[in-house]
Amino acid sequence: MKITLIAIGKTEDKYLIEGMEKYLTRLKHYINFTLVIIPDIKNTKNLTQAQQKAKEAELILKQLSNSDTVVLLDEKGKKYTSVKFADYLNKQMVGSIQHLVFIIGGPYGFDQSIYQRANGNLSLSDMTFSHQMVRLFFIEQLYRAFTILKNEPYHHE
Ligand SMILES: C[S@@+](CC[C@H](N)C(=O)[O-])C[C@H]1O[C@@H](n2cnc3c(N)ncnc32)[C@H](O)[C@@H]1O
Repeated sequence: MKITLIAIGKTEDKYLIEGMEKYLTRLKHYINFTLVIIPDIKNTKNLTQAQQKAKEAELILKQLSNSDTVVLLDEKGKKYTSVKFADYLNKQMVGSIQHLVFIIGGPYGFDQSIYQRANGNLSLSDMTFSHQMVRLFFIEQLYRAFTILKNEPYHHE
């Protein structure tokens, strides 16, 4: 199985870039993982939030194949403990899933077309994080999940 994370907009904040690099380097020892950054939509001042989400959705949908299993990062989504999330990933790996794609929405969330395409959703918290921060938190949780599956001493309950 391979995992892709799709996010919108290049990260400019150094602290996020450094954090992501740290966990991406670690994660690559466990899984074929790709981070796809969709460029920010230009001239958003002339767009409504709905129009911006629709444009982001077009770009997101272009990245997906019919056979992909798509999970949206969404604060209203399903909540897991880190151990349960590790179990979830393990089930996907031993099942027939070839490509698991997680998607982080843009600054205003997802267009309806993305909700319609999704196979599942995942909440990291009831709180709302910035679309930039979520990528770091999620990559750390993915790394944590693989250390749990390998029984490595990173996660402490
Ligand atoms: C600033 S939030 C958008 C909030 C927007 N009000 C909405 O309804 O989705 C940007 C993106 O970050 C992600 N996100 C933010 N907080 C999250 C959380 N607690 N759990 C999972 N994803 C989250 C989601 O993908 C969301 O689309």
